[in-house]
Amino acid sequence: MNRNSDCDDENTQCNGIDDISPDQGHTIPILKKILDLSTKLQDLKHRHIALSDEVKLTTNSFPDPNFLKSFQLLGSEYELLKRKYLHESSERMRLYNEVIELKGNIRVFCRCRPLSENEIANGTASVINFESSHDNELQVICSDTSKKQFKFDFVFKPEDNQEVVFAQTKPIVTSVMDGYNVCIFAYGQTGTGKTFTMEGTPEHRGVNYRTLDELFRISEERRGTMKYELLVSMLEVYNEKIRDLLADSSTQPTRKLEIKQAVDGTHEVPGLVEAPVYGIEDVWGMLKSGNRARSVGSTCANELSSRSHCLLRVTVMGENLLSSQRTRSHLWLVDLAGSERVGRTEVEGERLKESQFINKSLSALGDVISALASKSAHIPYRNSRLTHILQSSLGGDCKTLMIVQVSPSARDLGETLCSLNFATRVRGIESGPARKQMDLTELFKCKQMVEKLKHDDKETKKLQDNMQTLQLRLAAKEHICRTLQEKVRDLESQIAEERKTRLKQEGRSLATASALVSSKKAAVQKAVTEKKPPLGPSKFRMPLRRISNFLPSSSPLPSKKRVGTSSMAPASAHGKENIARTTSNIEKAEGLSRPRRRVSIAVRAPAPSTAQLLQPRRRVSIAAIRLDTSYITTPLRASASGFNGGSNIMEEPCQQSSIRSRKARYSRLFGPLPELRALNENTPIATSKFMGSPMQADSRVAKHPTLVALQRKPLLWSPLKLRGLKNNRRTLVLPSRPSIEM
Ligand SMILES: Nc1ncnc2c1ncn2[C@@H]1O[C@H](COP(=O)(O)OP(=O)(O)OP(=O)(O)O)[C@@H](O)[C@H]1O
Repeated sequence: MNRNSDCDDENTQCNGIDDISPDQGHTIPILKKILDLSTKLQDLKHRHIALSDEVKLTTNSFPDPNFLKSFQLLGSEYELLKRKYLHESSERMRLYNEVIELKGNIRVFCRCRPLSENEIANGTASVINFESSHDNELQVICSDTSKKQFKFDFVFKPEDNQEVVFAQTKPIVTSVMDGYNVCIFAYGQTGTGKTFTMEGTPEHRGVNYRTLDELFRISEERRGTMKYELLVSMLEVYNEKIRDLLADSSTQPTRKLEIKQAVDGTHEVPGLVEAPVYGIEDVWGMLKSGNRARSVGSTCANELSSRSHCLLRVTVMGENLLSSQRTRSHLWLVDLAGSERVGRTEVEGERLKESQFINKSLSALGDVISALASKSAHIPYRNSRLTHILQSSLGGDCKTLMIVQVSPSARDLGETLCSLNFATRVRGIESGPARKQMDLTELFKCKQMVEKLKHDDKETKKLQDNMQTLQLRLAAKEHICRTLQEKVRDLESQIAEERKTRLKQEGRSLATASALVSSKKAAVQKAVTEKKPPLGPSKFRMPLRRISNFLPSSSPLPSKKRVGTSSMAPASAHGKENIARTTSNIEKAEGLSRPRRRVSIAVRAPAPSTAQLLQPRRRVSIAAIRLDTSYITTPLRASASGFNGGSNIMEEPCQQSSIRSRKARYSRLFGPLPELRALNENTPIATSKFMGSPMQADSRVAKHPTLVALQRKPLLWSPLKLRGLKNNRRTLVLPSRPSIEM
């Protein structure tokens, strides 16, 4: 369509050129073209919008429910397959281990090196026949007539290269990735290719390098389900001493290393360098530096003879990402020093000493193998450093592979036979099933953590219990506190009420008393004015002649009430005692001296004058109490009876008759007049008011009213004063100012 329109445009253009003038012929077609192009642009814009809408619709319709469903199904299928894969791989591992166990956890391979150039040049014949090697057998031609047959788990011919050797070794070494301890050691006469098999050369890498390469490959392969960490250590046992081959001897002195048994039962060498490796490049560099540090020397059998046992240890720490199961296993790759006949190798001096140590340790290894083979109760692992360090990886629950190296040379026949016999013994060992090595360090840590958690839980529970108890106690105390506060508030309001009431009562009492006093005064004044002259000064005072009682018939506070009030004195021990004593004494005195009397005496002065008449008249209150004479203490006998004051009057009973007679005399002298007696009998006065007076004891004795009046010690009766007494914790009976009113 566009093409047509373009053609149309072109036609139009052609036509236009024909119709218009030469001046307009350039402008109009261009304008037309611009218009056409604008229209086309508009069309294109519309189409773009339409297409964009279409695309939008497609994008929005992308999360189709069916698609989502299928996506979810695929996800669940993936999970299922993953689980199945894990199950299958674990099953494969189990079956694989079963096969290894059926084959025997201690396996023996035999490898024969090729004849060296020198041997070939010397025309040395091979004494080993490999015709039946396909059956893992070899024949040693001892002589023309005798051949000795040996059978191993695998026999490598001289032409078998390193790859073939590792292909057979690989299934065992890779068990370390499944958590099994593995030990591979090369054993044989010196110069038979042990180092060549284990270490190899850069061109012909040995078991060590290939094993680590394989471990890294497996680690990468199991990346989704397992997480591995590889640590490498390298040490040598030289003359029964352990030497760290990875330690930097240039910066730090060579440390003496010892074998220790760890908590989890494994044998460790504390202080040994454990270098983490993350790739084969790291391993190769490490192996090279370790091998450089190794003790080597030249013997007539081998130019670069290993004079020590070299041990490469690979620690594999695995964690199953699905089950979180952790494993920690060791792979020992051991290149033993060569067994040699001292006489034959013609060594002496330091080399001889080295050879003796080497032979001794190899002999110890032979003893351990023999003990394991014969299932002896005691395995002499500790007879040498070599067997001691390999204790966890030799026999028992680990996988062991021995590669016995032999020489095909007729000159080495004797050593070859020795090595093959030894290897045969090793192969005869029936070990139990290998056991997966769980990471016991982690387990131990977990156990410790569990124990700590349990302990912490207990402590937390205890603390929680304590806290709850304390909270309960606190709540109870708060409750008590609130109750007490409420009580205090109630008591305060009660006290305030009582105070008000008392003030009112006091006010009323005072009013009553003042009214009485004023009326009494008026009466007395009247009586005195009518009958008696006013009292003169004391020195001119005449003896009393007449006594009149102007006290009201009833006291504002009855005596019983006052006694009761006194019992409300403060409850101190001393106060209580005093009050009790006083009360009992008062009761006793009341019983003896009833009726109580109070006498008011008005005395007129002897020389009445006009001025004296205007003087205030004096009133004297006299108390006469009938008391048991035995309780009386007079001033005269106060010293004899230990008189100390009013409060002690009744404490010492008077028992002596002489004192009684004196008392009778005093009674006659100071006894009240007969007319006063009559008055006293009708005057109800509180006995307690006069308690403590030395003359109050007996009404019969109180003969002299003036003396009685002067020695009277009145009691306070005002409620206010009583309250004051109460507050001051004073006894009810108190010596006070004489109530003689002037
Ligand atoms: N399978 C083999 N193929 C080729 N060369 C070999 C093989 N085995 C050993 N050799 C060679 O034999 C020589 C001695 O080998 P090697 O040093 O490994 O013996 P060794 O048992 O470790 O001796 P020593 O116990 O004295 O250390 C080396 O030069 C090595 O290259």
